[in-house]
Amino acid sequence: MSDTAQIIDGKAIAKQIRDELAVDVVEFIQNNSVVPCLAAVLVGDDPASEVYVRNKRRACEHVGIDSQLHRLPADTTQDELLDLVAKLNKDNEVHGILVQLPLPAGLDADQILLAVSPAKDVDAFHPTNVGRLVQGKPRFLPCTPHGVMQLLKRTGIDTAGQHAVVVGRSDIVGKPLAQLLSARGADATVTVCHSRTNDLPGITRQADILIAAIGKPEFITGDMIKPGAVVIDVGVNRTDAGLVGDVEFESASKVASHITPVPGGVGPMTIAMLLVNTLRAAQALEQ
Ligand SMILES: Nc1nc(=O)c2c([nH]1)NC[C@@H]1CN(c3ccc(C(=O)N[C@@H](CCC(=O)O)C(=O)O)cc3)C=[N+]21
Repeated sequence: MSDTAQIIDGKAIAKQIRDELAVDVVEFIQNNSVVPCLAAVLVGDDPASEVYVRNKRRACEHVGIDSQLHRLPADTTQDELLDLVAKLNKDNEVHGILVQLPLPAGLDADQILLAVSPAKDVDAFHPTNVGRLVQGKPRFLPCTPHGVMQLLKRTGIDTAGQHAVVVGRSDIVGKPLAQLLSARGADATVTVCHSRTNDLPGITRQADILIAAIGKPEFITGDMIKPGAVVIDVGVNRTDAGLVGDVEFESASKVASHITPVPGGVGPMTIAMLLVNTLRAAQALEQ
């Protein structure tokens, strides 16, 4: 066993996916005389959201997908936001709709996500799309969990029969990732841990594949990892020291066989999978 993990290059794998997608986008445009289009809705002026939305627009450009940015002020009312979503649902030029989260306090995100047409819901946050995923008949795969599965697949890591431990139970990452890992075809055995789990290190040390999606900077340390495990860090924490993950990279990379860095790991994959979903939405809507 080596004492330095192989670093999984999410940036490179995301580029590979975007390059493949660009070819499919050209073919789609030729066949349909329509350019796939993603509409992003940004309410307020959260600086982190500004960065993500800018990255998403640039990524769209790179693969030949049109993007629209709809900016609304922080004091936008629920009805104003619902009106915009209704307009985008009806707009035949728009194939994908993304309402950037978190929304400013006072807005009811659940009601907004419910209003997005499931056929245009490229985040796969609508309850219909969540239900379809759980039933094994997904229309869109949620971007971050799908990005994690692609990282594993394209690094040659077979999940079948492996013990995957997911730390974190969010609607956006932990819950759907547990579904994807245990689905037929992926065939992992999944344990979901959270803030109330007893003896968390005792469980994380049983993981062949450890997914950190807790939202606490550098929470997972090397002593919580089984030697040779694959470690996927979904954390995005802005600290005084810069952007850090949920894994303490230095100690973890001495124990793991493979590890994703932050930045340059899961983040770029999330955006690549959003583009994949936008083409998929366009294909389904234009057929
Ligand atoms: N409706 C909605 N859908 C989302 O998918 C969504 C969202 N709201 N709200 C916020 C989270 C977070 N998220 C990230 C996307 C890209 C990077 C990313 O590209 N990260 C770069 C670094 C970027 C930087 O330097 O800040 C990296 O890890 O290398 C990170 C985080 C999408 N989210």
